[in-house]
Amino acid sequence: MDAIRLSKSTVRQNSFPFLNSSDATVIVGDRNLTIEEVISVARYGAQVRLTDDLEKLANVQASCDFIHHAVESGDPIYGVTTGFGGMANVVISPESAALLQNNLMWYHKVGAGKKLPLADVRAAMLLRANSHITGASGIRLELIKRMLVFLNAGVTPDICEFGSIGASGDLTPLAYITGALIGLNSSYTVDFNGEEMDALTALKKLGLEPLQLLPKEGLAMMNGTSVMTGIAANCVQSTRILLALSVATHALAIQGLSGTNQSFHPFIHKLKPHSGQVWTASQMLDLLAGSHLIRDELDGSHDYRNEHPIQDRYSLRCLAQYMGPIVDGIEEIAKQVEIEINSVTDNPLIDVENQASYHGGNFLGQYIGVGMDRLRYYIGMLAKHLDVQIAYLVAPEFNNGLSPSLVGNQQRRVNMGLKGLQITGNSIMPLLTFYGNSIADRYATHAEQYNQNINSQGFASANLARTSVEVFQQYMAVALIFAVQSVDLRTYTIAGHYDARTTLSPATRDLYMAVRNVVERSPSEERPYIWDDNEQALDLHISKIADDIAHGGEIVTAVSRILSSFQEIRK
Ligand SMILES: N[C@@H](Cc1cccc(F)c1)C(=O)O
Repeated sequence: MDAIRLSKSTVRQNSFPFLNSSDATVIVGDRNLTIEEVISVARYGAQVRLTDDLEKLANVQASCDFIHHAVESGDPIYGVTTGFGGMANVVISPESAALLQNNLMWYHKVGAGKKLPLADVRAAMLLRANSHITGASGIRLELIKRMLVFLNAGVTPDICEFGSIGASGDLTPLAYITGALIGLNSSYTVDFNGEEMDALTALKKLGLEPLQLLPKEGLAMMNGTSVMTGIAANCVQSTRILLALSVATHALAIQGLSGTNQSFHPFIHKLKPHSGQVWTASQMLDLLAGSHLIRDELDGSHDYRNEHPIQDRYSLRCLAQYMGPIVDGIEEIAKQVEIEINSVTDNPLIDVENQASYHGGNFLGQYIGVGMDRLRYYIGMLAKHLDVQIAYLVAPEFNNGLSPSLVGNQQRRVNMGLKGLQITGNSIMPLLTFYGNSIADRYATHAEQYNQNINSQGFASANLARTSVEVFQQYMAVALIFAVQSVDLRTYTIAGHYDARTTLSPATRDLYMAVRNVVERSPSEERPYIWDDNEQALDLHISKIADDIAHGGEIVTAVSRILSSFQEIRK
């Protein structure tokens, strides 16, 4: 199979480019998938293959055989020999059992709104295959394999952003994947390596024939949480990156403010040992070690500082205590998303060993609904803290001797520095805290004749989380501009020149340089990052930095050590 080719220009707005940069192959069915593996397939085009485990593969077939016998003998099984949901009292004859499944795709072709990003749909297909390979769903191997063919060839069904209440899982979004996989009709469309086409044409290009669903297969494909969970996996990974960047940006701001490292002394955190707090404090110690800009007071020293308080204000001094629950919370969400990734989420479920089937509700996306609510809440909290740090940096009353609004050239009296940029930040931060509102607790909906009378809103919650992540990437760009300018100005007060490479801690230098590279402004002794207002269009700098963050560029690489140590804390 040719390497998949989904160039940046062909990727839907707001989605990741598929760089095909991953050489790894992800195997479905051997063991649990991690969020990182899902990302490697969803964003970077890693190839996927099925397990060779013959017992697993035989189980999949055995679940199909179970359904076949049940239909032949007219056994009452929900959604196989009955109608769906609130119409589960309708008896379906063996002759109509296949038609029932194919019809399902028609009456769920009801999506509305924009198309989902490719990375989210790719994650969803991988998760659906991963769920089905367990052999509890009564779906043919051929259909599971087809999802992998689509993934490996870069064929991505179009799914709309509205249509799921996350109750019977993502019925309508998954109907779009299923309809495209089987080529139900030309109204199902796909992105084929950047080219939009109908599903029938896509199947032909892949050398595949349209398929008719067999009993249970429509339900198996559509009853499940795979789309919201795919979105959630992408959001968790992006949020981890933004968390690592937040921590590093705080480390720059502390250096800009000439803060102390004493607040991160292990003695303090040993006495209140929440894991996220301890992790944050130890990260800050690493990030500040060797800095010429901070007050190095790890030995317990503290001197009077004339008009300045002897200890730092809370946004610096309580940083570890503030970040702690956010760090722990994001990792808890990640764990739950990983359980959901490796779950079987349809209904009914087939117990091949005991030749039984059970009616239940694993498709309810409550873990994702609540988890994505919490993720957005934590993103809002991270933004609030950065906003406070920015306000601290620009206020000459508090910033320990930096210029007002971090003006570079104070001789030019018309310079207003980062005053406008602060307002941009202020325009974004409240949105992020607003997105932190929950949706899982709203709207009972009573959908589908009261069958789905409770729901998770997991799909909506995950879509909102994606928005929140994207907005936070813009906000992070703003915060980084402040942080970089502040360390240049602080370097001048301490070393008499503006080149912060010589004064910053070694652990923050990479991030500083990454930002300078991305905005194409090399450090120099003569001038800080921003000198005169009319020398740069800062909106272009924001978009370059945000773009680099969104696409996992140089700025993200600069915090990779923090990112991997964060992932360590769950082990
Ligand atoms: N399968 C759901 C309800 C449902 C309704 C409609 C379509 C469908 F695939 C599923 C249940 O177990 O109650």
